[in-house]
This record gives sequence, structure tokens and C-alpha cells, in this order.
Amino acid sequence: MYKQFIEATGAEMSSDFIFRQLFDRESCTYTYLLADGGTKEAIVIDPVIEMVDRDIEQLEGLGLKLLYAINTHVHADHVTGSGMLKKKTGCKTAIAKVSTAEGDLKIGAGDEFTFGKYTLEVRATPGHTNGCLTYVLRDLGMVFTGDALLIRGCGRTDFQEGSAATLYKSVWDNILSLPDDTKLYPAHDYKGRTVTTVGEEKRFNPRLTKEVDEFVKIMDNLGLPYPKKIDVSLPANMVCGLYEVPTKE
Ligand SMILES: N[C@@H](CCC(=O)N[C@@H](CSS)C(=O)NCC(=O)O)C(=O)O
Ligand SMILES: [Fe+2]
Repeated sequence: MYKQFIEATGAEMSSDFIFRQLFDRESCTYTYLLADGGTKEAIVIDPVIEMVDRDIEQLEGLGLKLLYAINTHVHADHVTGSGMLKKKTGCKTAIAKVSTAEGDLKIGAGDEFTFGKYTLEVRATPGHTNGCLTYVLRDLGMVFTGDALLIRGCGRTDFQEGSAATLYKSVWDNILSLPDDTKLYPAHDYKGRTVTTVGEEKRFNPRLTKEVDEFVKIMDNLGLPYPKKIDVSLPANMVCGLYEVPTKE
């Protein structure tokens, strides 16, 4: 009876799941730490170089072993901490193959990361950049969207081979097609919000609820200034952040 209950609800799967949503105030970036509390194996999504010591403190405090530091895309606004985490913990880095960035694992749609009993599925969601990936933790209905989908918004499409029409298709086919109660965790939020759901975004996203032609017009007229750190971030993130990093050994 109890076993049937846990099979139906996924309770066994989630009872020892460790999850931390960590924030970098400067770039408004969310870094996600996921782990299996049983095996202690962990993954970090979208670390920020200045926050690596915080991430390591979290991992050590929870007694976790970091297997992978993975990126949703080549970020334009901050330098990734994935290379630094590799240097400090021995984990593997990962980034989309089509981005042509360096990383231990050059990944794409259909690839998977396993940590303990959990599996993160890789989906290609290009449009904000050509190499944007979304990570789906199906068992727990949690999705890490990078900048493809932001809460009540989406990533800009005016650089890094961005394309509004491509982004629209990516998001509708690969994210908003998931069950309505799926939780969506973005790479950034500029208004203090932390999480949304597929159902909410299908109803309330002011851009993505429009027809594709109107969406493209909206995206073509955002008029956003370029991220302040774009010139530093792009070359650094092509090598997982290990670029002109001062060595203090
Ligand atoms: N002001 C910030 C950059 C803000 C920005 O451009 N954010 C990106 C995501 S980081 S590539 C974006 O896609 N925003 C979409 C939006 O609608 O806000 C800075 O200078 O770093
Ligand atoms: Fe981005």
C-alpha cells in the first residue's frame, strides 16, 4: 500500500532530493544546485565566476560531490563559474556543442546527466542564442530554462545569432508543451521572482501568448541596451570562464 502510494506520487524520488536556488545580485543570475541526498552526487547549473566560493561552501556544507557544472548557454552578461568549479572540485563542465565553446562535454538534444537516481534531460531551445539548452528533470516536474523563457518574458534575440521566430518555436515545442504544473526556473529575474509554471506562462506571458508575427515585432522593438559586461563575458564563456583568470597559486 505504502509502496503504491510512493510510486503514484513520486514521493520516494523526491524525499532526498536536494535543491538550492542561489542568486547573484550583480547580474541577477540564478544558479541551481541539484543533488541526490542518498548518493550525494550533485549538479550545478549556470554558476557565476564571482560566486564560486559560495557554491563550494554549499556543496561542502551538504557533503556533496559535484559531478557536473553545466551551462544553459554562452552567457553575455556575466562570466560562467563552470571552469573555476572544475579547477576547484574536479567536476566536468558542459555546454552546447553548437555554441562551439570549449567544455569537457559538448552536449545537445537528447543527452542526459545522471546524478544518483535522478536524470536531467537536455533539450535544445535555440533563439536567444543558437546554443541555448533547457534542462528537464522530468521525475520532479522541474525545468531549467536558461534565458529561453524568463518569468513573464523571454531572452532577448538581438545578438549571439538570436532569432525571435526560432525562440518562439523552441519555447512552445520544448517547454510550454510540458504539463501545466511543471515548474520553470529561469537563469535570471530582474524583479525578485523565483519560479513560474508552464500553465502560468501559457496564460500570462505577455510576449509568448501572442501569435508568432506579433512576438517577432515585440522582440525587434525591445530597445534594450547591451549587457554591460558583454565584451568580457563572451570570450571568457567560450572557454567556460577560464580566460585571463589571474592565477594565484
Ligand atoms: N542589464 C543587464 C542585462 C539585461 C539583459 O539584457 N538580460 C538578458 C539576459 S542576460 S543575456 C535578456 O535576455 N533580457 C531580456 C529582457 O526582456 O530583459 C546587464 O547589463 O548585464
Ligand atoms: Fe543570455
